Amino acid sequence: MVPVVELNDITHVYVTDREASLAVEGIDLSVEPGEFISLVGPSGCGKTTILSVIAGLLQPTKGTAIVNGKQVSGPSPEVGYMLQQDYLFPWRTIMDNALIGLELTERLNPDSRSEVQSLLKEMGLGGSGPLYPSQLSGGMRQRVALVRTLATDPGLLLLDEPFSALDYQTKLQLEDLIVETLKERGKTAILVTHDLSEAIAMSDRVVLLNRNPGRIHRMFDVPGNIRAVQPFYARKEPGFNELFHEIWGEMQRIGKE
Ligand SMILES: Nc1ncnc2c1ncn2[C@@H]1O[C@H](COP(=O)(O)OP(=O)(O)OP(=O)(O)O)[C@@H](O)[C@H]1O
Repeated sequence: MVPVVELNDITHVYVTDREASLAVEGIDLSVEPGEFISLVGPSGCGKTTILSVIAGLLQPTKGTAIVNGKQVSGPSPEVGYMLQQDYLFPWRTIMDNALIGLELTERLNPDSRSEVQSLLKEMGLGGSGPLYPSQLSGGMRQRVALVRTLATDPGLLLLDEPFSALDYQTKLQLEDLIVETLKERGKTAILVTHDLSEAIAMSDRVVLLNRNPGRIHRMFDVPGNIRAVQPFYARKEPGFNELFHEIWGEMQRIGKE
């Protein structure tokens, strides 16, 4: 199987007026079709830098990033990006916000509205099309952001802390919704999160990074029984706490290095 993502020896140095800082070094990572992986690690270890390289928003100083067999040279409609903030335009209706990715990539067609309407319905937002973002709760707005991302049908989704601005209950609901939606569609996903329990509950594999500079410290496969159930129930599965403590212990060690 051709991996969806292949990072080969990625190193990135941010150069500012005053200094050059080595953010990540020697990152080798391969993500298989349909796989859901999480990147975890201390603040500043380069998680967002890695996503930006995969998204084609950042040209790495060294190394190559390959997505769907092609070297990344800029943003591509094959890759969807979902962020902590929903970035909905307040002056556009929910329907028009959800259509924006198709509009920008010049792929609007006569069926687009009804396709987006079915996606909104699937996310429990069937009646929200004519409303404006200010009329929706934070969780609803983040679901609209998911619809907007899915509307362009990217094979790979990059999720950069998409739940961190939400209350705990909404976050748990969205975790389930996203995993279910992506699994059903056979999408590949890379999640960046500070919440280790969320990483284990949602993923097939957890990638732990260390910092100064950011390197891959260790990868952890999530056992099948945990992956087989929704994230909410995953937390109650045998082996979940053991894996949590194992990764947590490594994180503590990294923090002291
Ligand atoms: N535009 C930039 N210019 C200079 N340095 C940067 C820039 N963006 C990130 N950095 C630095 O690169 C390193 C990695 O940053 P990055 O945001 O990728 O880490 P992160 O793991 O996503 O952090 P966090 O968990 O806090 O969101 C940090 O030391 C950060 O200060």
